[in-house]
Amino acid sequence: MNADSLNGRLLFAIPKKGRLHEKCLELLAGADIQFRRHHRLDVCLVKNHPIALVFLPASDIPSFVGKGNVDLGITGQDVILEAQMQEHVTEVLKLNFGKCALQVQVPEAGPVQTVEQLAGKRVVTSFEVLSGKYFNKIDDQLNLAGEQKTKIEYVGGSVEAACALGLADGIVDLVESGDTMRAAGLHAIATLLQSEAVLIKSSTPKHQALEPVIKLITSRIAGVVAAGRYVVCEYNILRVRLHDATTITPGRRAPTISPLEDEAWVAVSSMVEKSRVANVMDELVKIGAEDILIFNLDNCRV
Ligand SMILES: Nc1ncnc2c1ncn2[C@@H]1O[C@H](COP(=O)(O)OP(=O)(O)OP(=O)(O)O)[C@@H](O)[C@H]1O
Ligand SMILES: O=P(O)(O)OC[C@H]1O[C@H](OP(=O)(O)OP(=O)(O)O)[C@H](O)[C@@H]1O
Repeated sequence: MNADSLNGRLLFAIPKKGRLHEKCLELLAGADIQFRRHHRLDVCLVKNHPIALVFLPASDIPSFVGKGNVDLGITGQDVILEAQMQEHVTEVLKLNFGKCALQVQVPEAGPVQTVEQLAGKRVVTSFEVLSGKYFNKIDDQLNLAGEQKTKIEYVGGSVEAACALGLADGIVDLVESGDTMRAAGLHAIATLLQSEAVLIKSSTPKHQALEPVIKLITSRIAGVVAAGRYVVCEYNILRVRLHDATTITPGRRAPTISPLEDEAWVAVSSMVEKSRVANVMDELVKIGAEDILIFNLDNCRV
């Protein structure tokens, strides 16, 4: 492959490893973006679209997109803010994975239990920009200046080990399940931000001609994301209870209602958010719904 083979192609940055990588590959497959990545090659051509995929560290993607070196990318909201690229990239779509919180953590049984007590001490993190801004504010509130200010130290990984190793009094790190934090004997005392994976594009795109490809890819990815968020719920209900039923399952626009051979009954079909489905089924049973079926979606456009 040479630079010419990339001409006219949309460059789409994908995390090359780590927490977001597998999910991104699933999204690409769901959106029928076909490619074969050769061993160790970080750029590959998409077979069925004028796109080249560029595999990069998640933390580098905000600046590549923000500076217009690539046109589209997937990364975490946390690393966009850490790279200070929020003004230079446009969030096109939230992707409903990579959800985590950036939190201040301290040893559970230690002397430091509030951020005010931690201020002025040593904090280890991979997010030195965001942690620096956060503790600067606290230092200012507490009138800490010069040598008294919080010492922020960068490490590239395994942040949670820093307190046990005697390198830090507290850390700032990502938390999802909390397993890593608890295993290290830490607990959270403050949250800097919540984050999830997002599709981003440059706020000042260099290639306007690629806008239709960006639109197409966005719409396909949005379909895959929505399919993961919703299920289809179908059930039978007495016609006289239809009003109650459609209050429970209003659907996105409106539920589909079909007559049954038995005129006293109707069948209802409606999209329901996955996270609500157990409650919705309980409510439907209470009003006498029968034959309640839930179907997963492979893909959709809604
Ligand atoms: N435990 C987690 N649960 C959900 N999402 C996470 C989690 N940890 C990280 N993320 C998200 O994935 C992104 C990449 O984190 P990860 O730890 O996989 O980085 P990495 O690829 O190993 O690091 P780098 O590429 O910077 O060397 C984070 O910026 C965050 O948005
Ligand atoms: O709350 P949890 O579900 O335990 O997830 C949190 C962990 O996930 C991330 O690290 P990751 O495992 O991706 O590896 P890293 O430390 O090498 O970045 C993060 O830095 C935490 O260590």
